[in-house]
Amino acid sequence: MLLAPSLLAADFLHLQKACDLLNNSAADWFHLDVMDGRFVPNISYGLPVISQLRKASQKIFDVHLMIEEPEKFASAFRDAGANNLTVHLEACRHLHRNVQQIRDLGMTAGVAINPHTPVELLYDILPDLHLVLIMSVNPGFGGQQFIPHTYEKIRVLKQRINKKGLNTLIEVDGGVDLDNARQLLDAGADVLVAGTSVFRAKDPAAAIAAFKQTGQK
Ligand SMILES: O=C(CO)[C@H](O)[C@H](O)COP(=O)(O)O
Ligand SMILES: [Fe+2]
Repeated sequence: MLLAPSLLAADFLHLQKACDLLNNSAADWFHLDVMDGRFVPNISYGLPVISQLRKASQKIFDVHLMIEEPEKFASAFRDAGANNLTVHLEACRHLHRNVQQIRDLGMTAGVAINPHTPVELLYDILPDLHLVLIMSVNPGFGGQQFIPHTYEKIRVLKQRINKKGLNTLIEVDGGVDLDNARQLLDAGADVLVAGTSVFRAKDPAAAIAAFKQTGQK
């Protein structure tokens, strides 16, 4: 199991501290949420912040673009330090072209789907993807409640990935915590994104350790 803490829930006044926490922990990836106020009704942070974070960590930067027309910014996010770039199916008119662009730029590609989007829409593009990000809340905000239908989506997608002999990862994002982590992994999730349940925990380092331990059971 891979753990990708989301910096959306970190203290933005002390991002160096958040980087130190993740660097000195068993967290696998930095999950970085970029919002444009158009695709989602919120604006988070963008290129200059990610460039600065890049100087503070060697870990994989998993950038979740919640933006319209992501093709306009793919190379800029690569230059800022993204290793994996995930775009939303609902924000792409030519998804295959956008995924090819990301891979041609030397990054791995992910596609995210909103809670209402069926996983079947991804079947034809799975071989090109490093990961599928299944949103388990409506994108735009941290700290929302997990949507239980996600389990079924993970199970169906996992079956398809296995049937085709692919190694595409399934990442789950939104409302993930220590109470649902085990069930998500049992359903077939490979990567758990955790914002609130890591950075707003009483002891974030202990929360990361507990997630990783849950992944070993
Ligand atoms: O993509 C996101 C929101 O759109 C975030 O990654 C997600 O919400 C993580 O935060 P939390 O764990 O607090 O739900
Ligand atoms: Fe995210």
